[in-house]
Amino acid sequence: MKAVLMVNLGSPDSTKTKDVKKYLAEFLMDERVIDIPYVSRFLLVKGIILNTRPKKSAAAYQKIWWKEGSPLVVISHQLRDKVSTYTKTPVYLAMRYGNPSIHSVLKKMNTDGVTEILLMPMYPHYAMASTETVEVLVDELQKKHFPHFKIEKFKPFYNNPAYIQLLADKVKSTLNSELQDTKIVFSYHGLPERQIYKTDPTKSHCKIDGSCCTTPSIAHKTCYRHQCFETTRLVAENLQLKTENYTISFQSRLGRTPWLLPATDQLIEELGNEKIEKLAVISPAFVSDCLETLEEINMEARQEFTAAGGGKFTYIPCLNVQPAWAELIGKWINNWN
Ligand SMILES: C=CC1=C(C)c2cc3[nH]c(cc4nc(cc5[nH]c(cc1n2)c(C)c5CCC(=O)O)C(CCC(=O)O)=C4C)c(C)c3C=C
Ligand SMILES: [Fe+2]
Ligand SMILES: [Fe+2]
Repeated sequence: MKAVLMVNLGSPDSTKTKDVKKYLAEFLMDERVIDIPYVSRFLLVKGIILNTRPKKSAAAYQKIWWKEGSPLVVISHQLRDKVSTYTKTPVYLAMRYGNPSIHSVLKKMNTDGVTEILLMPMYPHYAMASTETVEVLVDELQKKHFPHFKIEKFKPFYNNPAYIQLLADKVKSTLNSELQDTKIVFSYHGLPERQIYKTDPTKSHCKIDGSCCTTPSIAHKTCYRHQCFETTRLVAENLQLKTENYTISFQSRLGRTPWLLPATDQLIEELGNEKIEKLAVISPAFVSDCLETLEEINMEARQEFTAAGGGKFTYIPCLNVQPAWAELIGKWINNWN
């Protein structure tokens, strides 16, 4: 039997500091998230980050938590249910970190008689810390526990025309008549620069400069920065945005090593200082609203922008459980069958 496995990032089980600590320990000990040698990672994560971050992150989660649970997890379950109304293929959902774990869902799929799986990491853009870590874990689990599974991997959809259209429609329906006089920031989850170099199969193309990401290369198949630029370019083209009316930035930096620039928090403060009258932020790296959008953008960035003297701030929500988005995923699944 064929079935689909949708995978999203995952959240802590609750906003209690101990649950947030457990989740962060699993997340940040992933060698594709903090990609430094094991001993250094262990010392950094267990010795430093987990002493202070869980309390701070728990407070942030408390600000956005819903009565049903984490927005990311709740939305992902609702999306799974909605997608199931557009396809006859059974659709399962797992989280890369936390619950439901990928291993537990693969076990359930096995018990249900599934033999062929379409693996759909719910990330539009390829990164070691997102798509790759899901694929590698699924491969490991398959080899160890489910060698009879046939698994196909759904490719990143950062430039899929129907996905771009949905993002453009979301911008239009949120901004309405203010579209052409609003400055739009496309804010993507950030990455350490070294992860861009690591995923360059040519080992020479990516330079993180002004031109590598717009110069055609096979490296772009796995270049997060290129893929973020492409999503931005395609949405801007679809909406016929003037060059000066949109820009790109990268959020959520952790640690002191160089991350992709410009940083969303600094950029938004600068735009506030410039007294921009209307600013909108969209986060196309996420398909579901989550801590990084609801707290970091819609609360923190909003506050920074207005405190710096900026005018109206609009947050453009993720695609979430929108019927057209569920329908599109359903179409992708039906094309696989
Ligand atoms: C080295 C650290 C991190 C990398 C690299 C990273 C990449 C990355 N993350 C996402 C998606 C999400 N990240 C989220 C939260 C989050 N991310 C990091 C660190 C890195 N992410 C941390 C420490 C946290 C936890 C919260 C915090 O303490 O600030 C989330 C939200 C989860 C939720 O429960 O809502 C998402 C989604 C991607 C797509 C990505 C690589 C491109
Ligand atoms: Fe993250
Ligand atoms: Fe590049």
